[in-house]
Amino acid sequence: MTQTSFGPQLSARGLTRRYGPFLAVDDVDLDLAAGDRHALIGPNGAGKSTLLNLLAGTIRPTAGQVVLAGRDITRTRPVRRARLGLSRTFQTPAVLESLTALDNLVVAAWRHTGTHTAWRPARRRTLAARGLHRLDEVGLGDHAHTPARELSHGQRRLLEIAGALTANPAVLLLDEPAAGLADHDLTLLLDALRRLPAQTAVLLVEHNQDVVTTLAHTVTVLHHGRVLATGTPHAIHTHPAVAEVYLGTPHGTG
Ligand SMILES: Nc1ncnc2c1ncn2[C@@H]1O[C@H](COP(=O)(O)OP(=O)(O)OP(=O)(O)O)[C@@H](O)[C@H]1O
Repeated sequence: MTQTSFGPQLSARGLTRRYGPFLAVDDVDLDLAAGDRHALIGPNGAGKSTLLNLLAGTIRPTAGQVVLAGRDITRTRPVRRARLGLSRTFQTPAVLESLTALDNLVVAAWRHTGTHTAWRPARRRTLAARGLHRLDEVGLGDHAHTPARELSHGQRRLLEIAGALTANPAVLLLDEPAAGLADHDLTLLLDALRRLPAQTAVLLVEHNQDVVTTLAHTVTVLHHGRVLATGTPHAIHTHPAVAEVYLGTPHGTG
């Protein structure tokens, strides 16, 4: 299949994940174009994490297809997807505790490129210079030499996002980046999310309404594994069926 650069960076078609008789994700279509800021919301158990994991490749679909820049990656392993331009973060930040923030990024760059030259001095200097730039971008420039275990929960989130960016991903999947953050850490996160590379297509699973309305251009609501609605944050906010799902009552009567 060929695809122009104007086509979607990431597409899901008929994506389905079954656990026994239970459909966690049910026939989902989704398109992400370059520069998109797309939020995936829905009540607990709606299938958001399962969908994100299907896109990232950590779980395999029962049916359906995932296409990255025109290439079918449905059967491609997560590490390979990352090397093809699809990066992700986890709900619990995956950082190496004993390494400094900067060395975490050097390791992330090594994992993304898959070469074994990262520890050669010249190569390491190049990766470290890029890593410093990434840390600045997410607001962690002053913590380059701080061991990850000394970073706050919010700073670890930022470090993980910086790590995901080392691959210069075409698509970035963020799994509840604001979970457990408050006040200062939340402000830092929002600043970092606003500064994400403009061309990167971003899909974030998020419960925090402020983060969704601040960042997203498009919101998709999942319910019982299916797409209930897709639209602008305003359209979703005023969508009767969405209100019914969240409030348990028809819109305007709850
Ligand atoms: N490995 C599994 N085996 C059986 N059922 C599963 C499995 N993983 C997820 N599920 C079920 O699939 C449904 C969707 O789960 P998922 O974690 O994707 O929802 P979610 O929208 O991310 O929820 P939350 O907002 O609470 O994180 C849930 O009912 C969950 O219990």
